[in-house]
Amino acid sequence: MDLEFDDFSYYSTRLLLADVLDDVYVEMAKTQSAKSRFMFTRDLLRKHNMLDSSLDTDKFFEYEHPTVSESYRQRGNEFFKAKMYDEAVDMYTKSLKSCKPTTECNALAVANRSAAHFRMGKYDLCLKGLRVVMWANYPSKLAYKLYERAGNAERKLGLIESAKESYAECLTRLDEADMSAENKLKFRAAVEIAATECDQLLTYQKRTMKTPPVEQLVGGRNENIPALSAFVELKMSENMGRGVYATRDINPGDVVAIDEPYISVPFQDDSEVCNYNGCLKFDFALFRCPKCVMVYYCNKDCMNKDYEDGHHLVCPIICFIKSTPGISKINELALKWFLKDYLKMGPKKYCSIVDNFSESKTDPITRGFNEIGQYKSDNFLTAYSLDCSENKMPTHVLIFFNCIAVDILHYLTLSGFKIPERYMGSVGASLVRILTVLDSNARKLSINNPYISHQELTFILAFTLYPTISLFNHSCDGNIKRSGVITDRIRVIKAVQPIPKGTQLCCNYGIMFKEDDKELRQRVSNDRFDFNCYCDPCIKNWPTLKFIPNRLSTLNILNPKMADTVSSECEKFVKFKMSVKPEDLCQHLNYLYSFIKLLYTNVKRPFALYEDCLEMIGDAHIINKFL
Ligand SMILES: C[S@@+](CC[C@H](N)C(=O)[O-])C[C@H]1O[C@@H](n2cnc3c(N)ncnc32)[C@H](O)[C@@H]1O
Repeated sequence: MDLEFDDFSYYSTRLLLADVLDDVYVEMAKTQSAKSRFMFTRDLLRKHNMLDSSLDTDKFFEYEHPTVSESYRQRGNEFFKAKMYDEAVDMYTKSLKSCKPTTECNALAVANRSAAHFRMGKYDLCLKGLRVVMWANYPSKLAYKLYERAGNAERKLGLIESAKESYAECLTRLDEADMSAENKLKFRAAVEIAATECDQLLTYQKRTMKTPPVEQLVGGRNENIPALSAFVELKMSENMGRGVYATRDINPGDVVAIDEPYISVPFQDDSEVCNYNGCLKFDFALFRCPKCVMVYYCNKDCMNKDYEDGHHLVCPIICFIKSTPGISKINELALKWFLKDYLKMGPKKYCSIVDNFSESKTDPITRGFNEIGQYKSDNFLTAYSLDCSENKMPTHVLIFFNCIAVDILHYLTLSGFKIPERYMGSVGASLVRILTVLDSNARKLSINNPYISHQELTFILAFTLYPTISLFNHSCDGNIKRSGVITDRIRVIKAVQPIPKGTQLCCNYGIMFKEDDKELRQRVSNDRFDFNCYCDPCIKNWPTLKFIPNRLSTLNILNPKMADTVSSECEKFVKFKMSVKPEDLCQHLNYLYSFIKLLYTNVKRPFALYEDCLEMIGDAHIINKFL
C-alpha cells in the first residue's frame, strides 16, 4: 500500500523532524475508537503547526498584469483582421494564460480565440472555448455573439438540438446588445431563419432515429436488492465472505445487474465529464463552473443540482483539496460524498447514523440493508458499510488517512463552514471511513468506471462507487462482465458464461488466469486488494493461455457421446474466428452463446476455444462509440 502513495511521507517527515513520530505510532495503536484516532490526529497536526492558517489561493496561480493580457489580445485581433488565424490563436492563448480564469479579460481572450477557430473550420475547438466562458465574466452586451457562434458551430457539428437552444438564447440576449435598432432587426431575422432550419432538421432526425433497446434484468428486479436480477441471492462462503449466487440457471447475455453510482467524480481535472453525480455525461465541450473554474457541467440544471449537493462549499477550497496528499481525486470524491449526506441529513442525524454503524456488530450478510430489509445503491448506509480495509490497515496508513481527513475538514472550516465541535470526532471518523471505502471500491476496483478507449489505450473518465456491483466477488475466470456503452455512468452487467443454479456470480477485478500464473495473481490480489484469491482457477491451479489445450482429446471431452458434434462445431468456430471482424461480433452473439453453452457442458476447462469464445462475447457486449 505504501508504494501507491508517493507523498506518504508528507506528514510523517514533519512529525519525524519534530521527534514525535515514534510516540505517535504508539499512541495511534493504543487508541480504541475511530473517533479518538481522528481527534488525536487533529490535535497533533494543530500542535505541530501542520495546518494552513488561511486560504491563500494566489499560491496556486501566477499571472502577469491584466494589461499584458490585453495587449496580447489586441495583437490577436490584428492577426484576426488580417485573416492570419494561426497567429491570432497563439496571441489569444497567450492572452488568456496571462490573466486569472475568472476575469473578463480571460473570457474575452477565450471568446476571440473561438472566433478564430470557427474561421479555421475547427468547430469542436470553437464550441469548447465558447462553452467554457458562456457562464463566465463575459460582457453581457456581447453575449448574443457567443450564442450565435455557438449555434453555428453546433450546426456544423450536427448538434442540432443544442444549436436550437443557443439560437434561442442568442435572441434573448440580443436585447442587451449595443447595436442600432435596424441592425438588431436584421440580425434577429437571420438568427430566426437559422433556428427554423434547426426545427426542420430535428423533425427529420426524430422520424429516422432508432432508439436503442432498453436492457432488462433477467427475471425482473430482485425483491431485496433491486439493482440485481430476481434470479440471484446473497450467500456467505468461508473464503470470500458475502457473494452473489444464481437461484436459477442463468444464460450468457442475461442481464444480472443494473447499477448507478452512489457518488462519482470526473477523473481528469480539465476533463470532458459533467461533475454532477447524477449525470457524468461525457462530452467534448462542457460549461465551466464560473466560480472555481475547475469543474464542468453539461447544462445549468446539472450545475444547480451539484451546487445543492455541496459544490458551492467545495468551490472555495477545491485547489487545496486537489493538493492534499494521497490520491487527490479520492480526497475530492470523499469530500463530495460527505457534503452531500451531511447537508441532506444535518449534523445530528448524520452523526447518529455514523456513530451507530459498527462493522463488527453487524451480521455480515445483511450489512448495508435498510430497516425494511432492502439493499439499495442510493442509500448512505449501504455505501458506507461496503467492504473496505479500514480495520486491517497498518498503523502508518491509518495515520496517513486520518491526517488527510483532518486537512480536508480544516479547509472546509477555514472557508467558513461550521461543524459543531461536539460532532467533530464523528464527522472526522466518518470521513476516514469514506476515504477507505472509496479507495477500495472506486479506485482499486476500477473495472466498472466509465472510460474511453482509443487505439488500444484506455482512459478512465470518472471514479465511481457502485454499491450493488461491489457485492460481486472476484474470480480470475469471471462469469459476468460489464456491457453497453463504455462511457455511461449506469452500469449494466451481463453473464458471459453459462451460470448454473447454485453457482457464484463473479466478475474479474483485473487479474486473469489466462495472463498470469497463480503465484503472480495471488501476489497481486494480496497487494492490491488485500485478499488471498480462492477462485476456481487459483484453487485448481489452471495453466495460463500458452499451456491451455487447444484440441479435443479424451482428456478434456467430458461427454464422449457428444465428441463428434463438439469436434465439428469446434472446426466451424475456428473458421468463424478467422473470418469475423471485431466490429461485427455483436451480430453473432446468439451463435457465440450457443457455442459456449455446448463447450460448457461437454469440454473440461480451461480449453482454448472456450476462452476465445468467452473473450469474443465480452467484447461484443461492449459498445465503444469512439473507436
Ligand atoms: C468488493 S468486495 C466483494 C463483496 C464482499 N465479499 C462482501 O462481503 O461484501 C471485495 C472483498 O471480497 C472478498 N473477495 C472477493 N473476491 C475474492 C476471492 N476471489 N477470494 C477471496 N476473497 C475474495 C475480499 O475480502 C475482498 O476484499
